[in-house]
Amino acid sequence: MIAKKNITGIILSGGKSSRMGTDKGLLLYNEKPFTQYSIDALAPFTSEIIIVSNYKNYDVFGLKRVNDLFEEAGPLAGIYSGLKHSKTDYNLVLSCDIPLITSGIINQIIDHFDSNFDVIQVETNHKTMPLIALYKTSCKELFFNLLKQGERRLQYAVNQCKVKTITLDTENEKCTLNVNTPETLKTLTNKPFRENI
Ligand SMILES: Nc1nc2c(ncn2[C@@H]2O[C@H](COP(=O)(O)OP(=O)(O)OP(=O)(O)O)[C@@H](O)[C@H]2O)c(=O)[nH]1
Repeated sequence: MIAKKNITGIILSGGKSSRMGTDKGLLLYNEKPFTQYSIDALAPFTSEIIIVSNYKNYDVFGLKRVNDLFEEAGPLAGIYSGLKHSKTDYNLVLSCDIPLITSGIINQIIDHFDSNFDVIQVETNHKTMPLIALYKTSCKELFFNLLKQGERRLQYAVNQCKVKTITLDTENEKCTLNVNTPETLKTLTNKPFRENI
């Protein structure tokens, strides 16, 4: 078991949102910004939540916001920046584009906690999801070295760590839906996608 006081929440809200064409993390689903769903899922398990984004608009959530320490270097750099600011040994990392995420999924990660692993991630349909995962803060040394060498692939970085993968059942699979495009958003809302805060 791992206590809330030992876990920081890290939400990645940077990047280009090029496929969506508008900042994904601030899109509304059922009147609530996407990023807020990640915040709500993490809150019961974390002592602090950090949003990693260069965009000041994310100050609206009233949480600690930190800038990317490597510019335009993708989610690996986002995680590294969050880990650099973390004051705890463990971190639950979520992306900002999974508005169906629930605390139940986070609870499964916590239930499978094992300090022998650097990363505990979920998997659905044989697809691993390193953006719904628990990371040891100590991963930051490896991630920094990889980023300095120009490495950008998160999956590659995670594969260098001791990783445990939890397979979600079909019921929970739906909750990991990644909303990257206007088409996927439409399947959720049946509304035009340019409706952000
Ligand atoms: N802080 C930070 N987060 C990022 C960065 N790139 C992507 N993310 C986040 O990582 C998650 C997955 O991002 P992707 O969908 O792979 O990339 P994206 O840039 O958001 O979108 P596309 O341009 O459509 O690929 C989302 O939560 C993004 O907000 C980055 O450079 N910095």
